Amino acid sequence: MTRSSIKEYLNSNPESVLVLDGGQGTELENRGIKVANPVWSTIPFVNESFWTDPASKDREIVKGMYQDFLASGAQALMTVTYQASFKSVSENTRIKTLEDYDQLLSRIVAFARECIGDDKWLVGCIGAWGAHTCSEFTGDYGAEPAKIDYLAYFRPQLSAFNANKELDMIGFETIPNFNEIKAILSWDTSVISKPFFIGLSVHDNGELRDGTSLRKIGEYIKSLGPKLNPNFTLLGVNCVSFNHSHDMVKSLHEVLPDLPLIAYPNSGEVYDTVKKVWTSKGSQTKTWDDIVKKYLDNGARIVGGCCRTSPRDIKEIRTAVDNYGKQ
Ligand SMILES: C[S+](C)CC[C@H](N)C(=O)O
Ligand SMILES: N[C@@H](CCS)C(=O)O
Ligand SMILES: [Zn+2]
Repeated sequence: MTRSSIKEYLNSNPESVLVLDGGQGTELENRGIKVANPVWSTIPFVNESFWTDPASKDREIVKGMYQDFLASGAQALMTVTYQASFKSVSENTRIKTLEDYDQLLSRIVAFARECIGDDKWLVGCIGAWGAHTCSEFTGDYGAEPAKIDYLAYFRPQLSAFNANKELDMIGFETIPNFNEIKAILSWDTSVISKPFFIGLSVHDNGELRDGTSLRKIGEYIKSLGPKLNPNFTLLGVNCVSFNHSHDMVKSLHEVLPDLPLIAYPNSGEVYDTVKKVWTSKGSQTKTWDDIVKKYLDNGARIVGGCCRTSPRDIKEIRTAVDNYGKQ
């Protein structure tokens, strides 16, 4: 293994910025995999033929996606497990037991590692609790969001990822609700034993989807002081609107100037949760060059793309990071 710990790398190279991959589910969709289903982009792996058929088309598609993100300059790549919680998988696929679920996740991680090689960082992707109810873009977690048992929901996926040596980091993605953030940040190293980040799902107006201000979230994190899990490595935004994302990063940097940030917006299109398709809305008013510069001016240490961003976007991000980052 040639890579170092991603947390140590970020700490000991304070000027350097890493490039993440792009929107995996939508990229697989572009390449012919139908992801509009309850486990979203994890669907190809659920089919046993993915693992047993040497001529599996889906295998070639997933491999091709990783190869193209790598060729674009990504240094950190994610597992295709956004909607692969035990609840989503066991309620919607033939995989019903924890034993079979663990096997599924370890196969997915091993496959991703094989695709990206030993020198790149691999992030275990965990979508929001709201991913399984499709409320990650509204933050609407029902009448009593504080009473949801987030740990019970996340624990099977977290335990599998904690134990997997191929994973360098865990990424909680598209988190839209303040109660969920507080729950994740209350877990100590026995629950999250690897470096992790939290990607927030933020409305175009700059508030978390549930209406909480980013300042309030920042102040909350500061108030935790030494109680904060030392594995908490980055905070940021993901799957937020391209045009507004730099303002969100700026708000987080203002309240948490010393915390490394992560930013990977979507293309700016909007997700229709009923039809499960992306609808084009408005156009990008800025270029990746513009917004990456703004991210870097505001504490971003990992930059990439989320839904509907492609290897071409990652190439533009790579160029901008090379232009503005101090390697
Ligand atoms: C667009 S993906 C990030 C999310 C998909 C959504 N949770 C769904 O189940 O349709
Ligand atoms: N990381 C996921 C989407 C999160 S919104 C993916 O790339 O499909
Ligand atoms: Zn996304």
